[in-house]
Amino acid sequence: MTKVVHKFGGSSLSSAERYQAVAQIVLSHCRAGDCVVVSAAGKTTNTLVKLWESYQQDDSQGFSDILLQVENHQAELIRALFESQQQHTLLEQLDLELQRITSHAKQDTLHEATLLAHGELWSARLLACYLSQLGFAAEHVDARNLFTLHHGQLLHQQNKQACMERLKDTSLYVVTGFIASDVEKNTVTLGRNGSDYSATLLASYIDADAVSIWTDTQGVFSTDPRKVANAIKYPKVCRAQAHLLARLGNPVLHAKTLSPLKHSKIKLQVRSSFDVESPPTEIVKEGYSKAKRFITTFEDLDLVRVDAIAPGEVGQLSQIIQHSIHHFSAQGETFILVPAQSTHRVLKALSGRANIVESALQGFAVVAPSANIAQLQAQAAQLLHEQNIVVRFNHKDNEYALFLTDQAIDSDVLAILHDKLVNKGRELAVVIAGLGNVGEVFVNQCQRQVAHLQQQFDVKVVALLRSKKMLFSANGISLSAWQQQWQNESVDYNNEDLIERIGELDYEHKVVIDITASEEFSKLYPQLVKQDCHLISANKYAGTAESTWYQQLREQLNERSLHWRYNTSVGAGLPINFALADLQHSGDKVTQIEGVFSGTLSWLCSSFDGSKPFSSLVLEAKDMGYTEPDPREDLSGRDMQRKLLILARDIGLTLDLADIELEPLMPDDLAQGSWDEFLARKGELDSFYEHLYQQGITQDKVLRYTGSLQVFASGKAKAKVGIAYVDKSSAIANLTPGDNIFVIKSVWYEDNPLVLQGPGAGKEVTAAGVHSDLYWLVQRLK
Ligand SMILES: Nc1ncnc2c1ncn2[C@@H]1O[C@H](COP(=O)(O)OP(=O)(O)O)[C@@H](O)[C@H]1O
Ligand SMILES: N[C@@H](CC(=O)OP(=O)(O)O)C(=O)O
Repeated sequence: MTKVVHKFGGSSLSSAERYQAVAQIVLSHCRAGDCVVVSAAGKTTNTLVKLWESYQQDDSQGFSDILLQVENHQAELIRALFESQQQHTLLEQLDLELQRITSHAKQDTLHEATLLAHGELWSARLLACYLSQLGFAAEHVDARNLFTLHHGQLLHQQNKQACMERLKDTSLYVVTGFIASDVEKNTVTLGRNGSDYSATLLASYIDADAVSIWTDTQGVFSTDPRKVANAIKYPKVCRAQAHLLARLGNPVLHAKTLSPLKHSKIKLQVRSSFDVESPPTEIVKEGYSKAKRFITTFEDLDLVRVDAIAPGEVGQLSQIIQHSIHHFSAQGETFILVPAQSTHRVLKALSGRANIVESALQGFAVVAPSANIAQLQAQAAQLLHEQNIVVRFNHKDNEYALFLTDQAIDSDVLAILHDKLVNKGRELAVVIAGLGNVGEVFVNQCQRQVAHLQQQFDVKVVALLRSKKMLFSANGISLSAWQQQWQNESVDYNNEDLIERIGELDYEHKVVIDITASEEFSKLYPQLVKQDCHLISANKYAGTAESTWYQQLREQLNERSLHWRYNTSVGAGLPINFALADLQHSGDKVTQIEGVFSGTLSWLCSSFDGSKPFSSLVLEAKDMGYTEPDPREDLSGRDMQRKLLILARDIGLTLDLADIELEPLMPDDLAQGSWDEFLARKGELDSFYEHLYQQGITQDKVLRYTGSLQVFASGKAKAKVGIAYVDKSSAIANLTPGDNIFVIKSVWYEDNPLVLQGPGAGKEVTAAGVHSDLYWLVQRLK
């Protein structure tokens, strides 16, 4: 049975709602024997640090104000989460503890680590009691009884034994993060952010299989996603880079988190307690992931030169100030970066062996593959110069370049640095589904087009899919020899395999290009989005799916900042979606769209002159690859109905297929049965069409199959696709067979409509339209 340690940081426990959400995660992800490690709720440790400072400064008013703040926060959580009796007991316990803190403060016997420990003790108690209230057997455990340190070193054997004795398989254990004790039973902490370390330590002691660090972002990003909206989420980060980021003070993992996992097979992942479905970032052993680019920022640091530093001394200093300290050597000297508010304590501990070189520094470090560091350092220096940011100190190591500056690196500057230093090295994995008429042409065009895109972005086609077989090569398929590779290496697959393989792709961006006509494949979109895939569809099913499903998909894409392009689902390569988007973004309002949106029906209606039966034209169109795989999808009008729905949704209307009136271009009962049955009855189609055609001649008009959408001032809409008789002189009557025409009226194009006309079907133009979507996507990602 696999055993997992789950760690929930302060950000996951910041309110009663978050406790409830965490409890739901525990209910669905944990079983007896698993452990949950918790940090102090929200910013509780920061508040307790302030409480400690006011105590040290003898600020009794400040002390009681902050203590009241702590009390209110805890009491609020208790009141929101618990029923009467349990609420009463927990409030009483809290009250006793706060009284004890006050009396220690009065007697001058308050102890820093013991005070800070309350945050984690409260969290563990509340979560365990809340889980029990929900009927899940859970116990809270004080990690001071599990983890003992002697002279700052963990007593591993003793700790392992304590864990094995205390933590059985009978219950779920909610263990306090951050805290431990020394051999005299005094409380010590593992340093700020230390609960991640508690979790991996515990995992190593209880021989767990995996550790999940649940936090408020979806994983590890290229930079802080709260500051840079287009930060890249990495599916995999290697341990060395995660460790380096932590040593540089990045909060997403604590500096020592990885050390207990060094010689173990324990898996580590970082995932979001706010978005449980989002795939995590896996922190993997060397060789299992390529080195990536990151930028991590610094705030308010002092640069201190140390004469000579003994092994382990930086760790001891970190322990004293409860914060990680980055150290490095430059020009034969040793430097440490210390949070400014703690510098006096560090200097005191180093008694005369250290001096401040620069103070009140801000800045950032670029972490990247070693081959790129020198170039990135030069580029970063240039960018800072352009932004008028003065560099007070810089340093280059094998895997990072460090810049210490006067001004803070605000979100705007960070976004610029990120765009120029990180985005450049990006990769896009392309999965192409559907190798039919259009798909094959698209793949063949890919060789030239991907080479063109490569100049801006590292684009690799990693998978080609037919309905049952796939060719999957995570490092890229050779586009000049894909048919050969398909012959030799394609394998059977099912949807589960496919989603799993896509989830494992170690690329910054992924796009699935759906050139199938398969409704079943379109139903995979939500799962593909969960794997952080952008989507490009020529397939119309998802765009015309039932509106709740469609809206959910849109929301899912939005939450993950993913793009969905489907330009070729209407009008093949014609830029109709671009035109509509453009009108709306520039403040116009579309009031009417009319036209012929089916290349097939356009070709059939314009080509028919009575010289041969209508059904033989249908078969000709099918042979030319003009129709949907089953031409009845075109003749039924459903294909055009779908296109009109896509256009309607594009201009912001919430319609469903059923809201669009449909008049088919064939007798209703021919829609049923197999294609062969249809062929046997094709004469019925011929007389149906002949009759309509003659009616047109009688009216001195021509028969066309059209769609129309009208939007009224009230916001309501009327939409219809069906047979129409149009004047012989009209643009619609004079279409080149196969062309589409879109006649758009809007507030600005009221009297003289905007007309878009051109080939609305055909392999080459449709494949080119899909390339246009891919190009658009790459421009957005750049
Ligand atoms: N590269 C990064 N990837 C993800 N998060 C980052 C990164 N750099 C900084 N962060 C910040 O780290 C925060 C998570 O750390 P922290 O607040 O300590 O979480 P927790 O309370 O769960 O331990 C995120 O909210 C985010 O703002
Ligand atoms: N509560 C401690 C320990 C910790 O790890 O917290 P978090 O998991 O919220 O970073 C701190 O704030 O430093």
